[in-house]
Amino acid sequence: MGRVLMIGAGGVATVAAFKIVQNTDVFTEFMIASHHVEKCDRLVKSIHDKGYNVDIKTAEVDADDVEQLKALFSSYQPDLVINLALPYQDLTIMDACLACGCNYLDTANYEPKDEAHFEYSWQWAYKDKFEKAGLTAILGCGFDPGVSQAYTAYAAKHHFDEIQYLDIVDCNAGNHHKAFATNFNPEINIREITQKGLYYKDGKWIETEPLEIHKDLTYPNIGARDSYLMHHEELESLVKNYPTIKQARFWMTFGKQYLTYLDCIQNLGMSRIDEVTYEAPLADDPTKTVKVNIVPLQFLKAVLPNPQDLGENYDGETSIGCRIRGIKDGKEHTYYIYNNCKHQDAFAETGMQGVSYTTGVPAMAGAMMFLKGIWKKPGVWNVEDFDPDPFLQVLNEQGLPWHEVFDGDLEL
Ligand SMILES: NC(=O)c1ccc[n+]([C@@H]2O[C@H](COP(=O)([O-])OP(=O)(O)OC[C@H]3O[C@@H](n4cnc5c(N)ncnc54)[C@H](O)[C@@H]3O)[C@@H](O)[C@H]2O)c1
Ligand SMILES: N[C@@H](CCCCN[C@@H](CCC(=O)O)C(=O)O)C(=O)O
Repeated sequence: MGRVLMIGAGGVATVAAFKIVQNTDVFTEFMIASHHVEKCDRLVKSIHDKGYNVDIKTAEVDADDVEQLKALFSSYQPDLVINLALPYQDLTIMDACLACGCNYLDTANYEPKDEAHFEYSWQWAYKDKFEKAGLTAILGCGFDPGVSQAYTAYAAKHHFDEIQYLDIVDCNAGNHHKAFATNFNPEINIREITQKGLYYKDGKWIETEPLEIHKDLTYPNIGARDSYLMHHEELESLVKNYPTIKQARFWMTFGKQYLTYLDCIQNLGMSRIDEVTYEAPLADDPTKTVKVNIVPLQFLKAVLPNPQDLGENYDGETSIGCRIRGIKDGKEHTYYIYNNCKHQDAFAETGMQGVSYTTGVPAMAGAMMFLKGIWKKPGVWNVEDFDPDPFLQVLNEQGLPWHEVFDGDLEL
């Protein structure tokens, strides 16, 4: 049905690749390209070792370089490019897609490398260009962003005339038995959670200090967990698309140990994203030194556990969902829609932990929606701009079943 080129071979890409090869009726041709082709080849080997006998091409590309991307896209001619590299590469990959007539999907919005700041304006600015080229770009099709918006769209379509209060709640109650580790790319993750908090209330954005507001929330099959108000990118598009929303917030759980380490990392300057000069010994003559510029957070990434290696000893589960209050037929109702994902189930299927799994499966499902022509319209779109029903059905069938609670206590 379609030829797909996936960029990236990390944790999320590994899960998406496993799901793609389980659906070869839709994904008829498949290439994986990344910074280092050996990493792509290792991923293909792990897929073949699990018994999936699928032909997968691999290639090396620096996704920061539009010319390299254009050369690759022109030779492979994919129908869809799935960007599972880092948010820094979103715009270069979108530029190459426009130049070569390819459609586009990602899971995280663009961030400039030198500024830990995320908002959709950079990618929304491509809307006219994609529209004129007759190409579709689907933004933020992971879990959150991604499924969180499909859940909201599903609530709006089936259960509410008016959504008024939206809380996206993201709990990882897993234990990887490491002192400190992040569950996806450490650089991107630490940039995200050390930013100021932001939420929407009565038409205004309200800023908080990082992780300033928190409260216990109860998660299904898990129990109470301290949950911290953070800024998360999908709030930006959701309040635009559902103007009846009076308040929209995002909450993520963090354990005490995690926060203690995070504090130390920040106080030691290891979360800095500016360059510092370091006098490094020369590899072939350690008596001599050379001045090198390093970014502390990038160095920290090099010494932290690789999120792709956490799966084996990971127990517990994630629980991510939307808690919504609004009006249906003149009466106030509450609604909670969520998925729980066990780290060990994700590991058994893909060798990755639950956070990679909950992101990689929706990326595949969104790509499937595009290739089937269900989510295909020229322009640049967020997930809630499309029909949520077929997408949520695919998630049910592909390892991320969802559950609903009607008129329960939202705690919020
Ligand atoms: N929406 C969500 O729910 C959600 C959740 C978690 C992660 N994410 C996003 O998923 C993406 C992947 O996360 P991950 O944990 O797999 O990261 P990762 O670091 O494990 O993998 C990133 C991959 O991109 C490749 N890459 C990096 N720079 C490149 C370049 N210039 N050219 C080519 N390839 C390059 C790396 O080699 C690596 O294979 C990130 O953008 C992250 O923000 C989204
Ligand atoms: N889906 C999330 C994934 C991050 C989970 C963050 N929670 C922390 C909590 C760690 C702890 O408390 O031990 C994590 O790294 O899992 C996203 O959108 O970013």
